[in-house]
Amino acid sequence: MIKVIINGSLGKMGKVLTNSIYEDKNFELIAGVSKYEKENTNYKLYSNILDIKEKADVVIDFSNPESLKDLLTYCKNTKTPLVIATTGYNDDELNMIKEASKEIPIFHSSNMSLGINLLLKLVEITTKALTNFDIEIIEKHHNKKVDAPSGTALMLANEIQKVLDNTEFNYSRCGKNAKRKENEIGIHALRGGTIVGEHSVIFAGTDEIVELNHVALSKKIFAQGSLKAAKFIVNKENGYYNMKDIVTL
Ligand SMILES: NC(=O)C1=CN([C@@H]2O[C@H](COP(=O)(O)OP(=O)(O)OC[C@H]3O[C@@H](n4cnc5c(N)ncnc54)[C@H](OP(=O)(O)O)[C@@H]3O)[C@@H](O)[C@H]2O)C=CC1
Ligand SMILES: O=C(O)C1=N[C@H](C(=O)O)C[C@H](O)C1
Repeated sequence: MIKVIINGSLGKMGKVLTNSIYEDKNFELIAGVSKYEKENTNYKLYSNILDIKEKADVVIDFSNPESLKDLLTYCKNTKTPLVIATTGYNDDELNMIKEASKEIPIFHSSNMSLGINLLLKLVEITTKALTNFDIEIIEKHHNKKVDAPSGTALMLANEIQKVLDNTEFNYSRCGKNAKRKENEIGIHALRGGTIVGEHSVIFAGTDEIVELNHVALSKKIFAQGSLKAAKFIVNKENGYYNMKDIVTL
């Protein structure tokens, strides 16, 4: 039985993950962390991860970049492997995660679904094949999402940039002189209703278009992906791991 702490347990993803854990006999939820919200829960609820006394086998994080410092401190002090699913980190925070992975095993992915990780591979292949095509990314999410663009859109853009290294990201095309530059990757965020998560990468050439899409139909896929990541990371050496380490393509 793998003992889990959820950081962000009363958030939208935290609640879906809680149910996935209750449905899976390989996992036990021993504590959760919620900074502001309070509810009666079947597990011990804390408002700060640093107050937790129980020892877990893994911490799964679906929260907010603001909680990163305490999260890393707790996992390093207690030598607990960590799965990070939160998005919206800046470069300094991403470096903090990489530094911490020298002391504990960390699995980090902005998208825990199988499909997006196949899409990353398809995007790499398509970018190599369709030279001189204009590439634009469109992501769509629910109206409660805090960060934009999505972590997944940035992962896709970074994958393209690994192939086309002289490109730059354009997040805000708008105005009288907003003509597309040749080396741009446009990244566009749409927000509305309860859209779970949709990502399209559009390769537009002269007289032809190739479009690669992924649509998440339920948050459950992210929760189940994070549990797969948790199973993978519990007995690993210190280091920085991602979906490429568990998905065979
Ligand atoms: N990698 C992936 O596959 C996926 C990643 N995500 C990412 O997961 C994160 C959470 O998403 P979602 O559940 O929809 O968001 P919610 O806003 O519903 O939940 C956020 C959670 O984080 C907690 N939180 C917010 N601020 C702080 C803080 N300063 N310190 C500690 N805890 C804090 C909230 O606590 P409280 O309840 O007290 O407000 C809440 O529990 C987002 O970054 C999202 O992009 C989402 C889906 C899939
Ligand atoms: O906030 C969300 O909901 C999601 N966030 C992730 C992201 O920013 O890419 C993954 C997924 O699309 C849902």
